[in-house]
Amino acid sequence: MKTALTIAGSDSGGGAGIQADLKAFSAQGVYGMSVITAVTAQNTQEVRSVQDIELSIIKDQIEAVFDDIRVDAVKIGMLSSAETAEIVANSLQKYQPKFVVVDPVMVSKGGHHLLQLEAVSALKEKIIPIATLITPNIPEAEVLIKAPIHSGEDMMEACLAIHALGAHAVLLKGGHLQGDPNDLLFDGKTFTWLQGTRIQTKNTHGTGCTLSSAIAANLAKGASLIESVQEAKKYITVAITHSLNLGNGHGPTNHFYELYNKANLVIK
Ligand SMILES: Nc1ncnc2c1ncn2[C@@H]1O[C@H](COP(=O)(O)OP(=O)(O)OP(=O)(O)O)[C@@H](O)[C@H]1O
Ligand SMILES: Cc1ncc(CO)c(N)n1
Repeated sequence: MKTALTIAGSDSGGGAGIQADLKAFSAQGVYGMSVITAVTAQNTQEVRSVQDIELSIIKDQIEAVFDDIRVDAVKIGMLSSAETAEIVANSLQKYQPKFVVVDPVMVSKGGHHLLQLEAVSALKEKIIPIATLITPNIPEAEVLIKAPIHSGEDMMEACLAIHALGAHAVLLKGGHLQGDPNDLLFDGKTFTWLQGTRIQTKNTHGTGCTLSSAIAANLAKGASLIESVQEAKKYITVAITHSLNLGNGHGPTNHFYELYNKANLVIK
């Protein structure tokens, strides 16, 4: 069986972070493992508090997994601090995983900082250069390039600028712009648009985590980058279509695998 490792924060509400990642891995038929960087007390409405995990324990988790188990792909989510970003980058250096999908998580839907502002430079200097693919949403990309993004043309410029920071490929998610949520993939040579259709729902907690984990799972299974991104876009679209009206805020996406397998959706 193929395997994937998520290095991310825990969401007690189960909709985002480590919990979403492991659900997406399973639904894609990949064995999931986790390195927890921070514990958030979180539900569909808010992040109440965050406890960063001690750096030595983060390093130990990474080493415990890699020293014993084959890792076919890594997904990186919430890093919280500059020190955590550094220890993750330094620890991965030793193992050189073939695929590293980075979701540069910065702020929760409710506005809570999941990456400290002073950690952005560590993300740029240490994590982005080891990314096979980075999957920013529009506000995250704006922070990375320090420029506003309003249009498809701006998205193309942003992909070029983020690629220049050292990521091998960039998937810029268009969900935060008006209109249909079209995402743009740049692999260093070619731009590919992934067309979406906006689903009218408030239940979009964990969409970014789900998408990046589904990409990592497909890379682990041996699919090409473009195939992995297309398959993951299909997965997140089905997961949002059938999202769950749980809690009083933004409910979670739905990973129930039968829905996904039955959906006859083609992403162009
Ligand atoms: N309402 C929607 N309908 C359909 N697709 C959507 C919708 N909202 C987001 N998407 C898609 O979901 C994926 C995740 O994008 P999004 O921009 O929501 O990530 P994010 O902001 O990082 O999520 P998170 O809440 O986990 O931080 C993208 O492929 C995006 O196009
Ligand atoms: C732990 C965690 N990671 C990522 C996100 C972004 O959705 C979140 N809300 N919580």
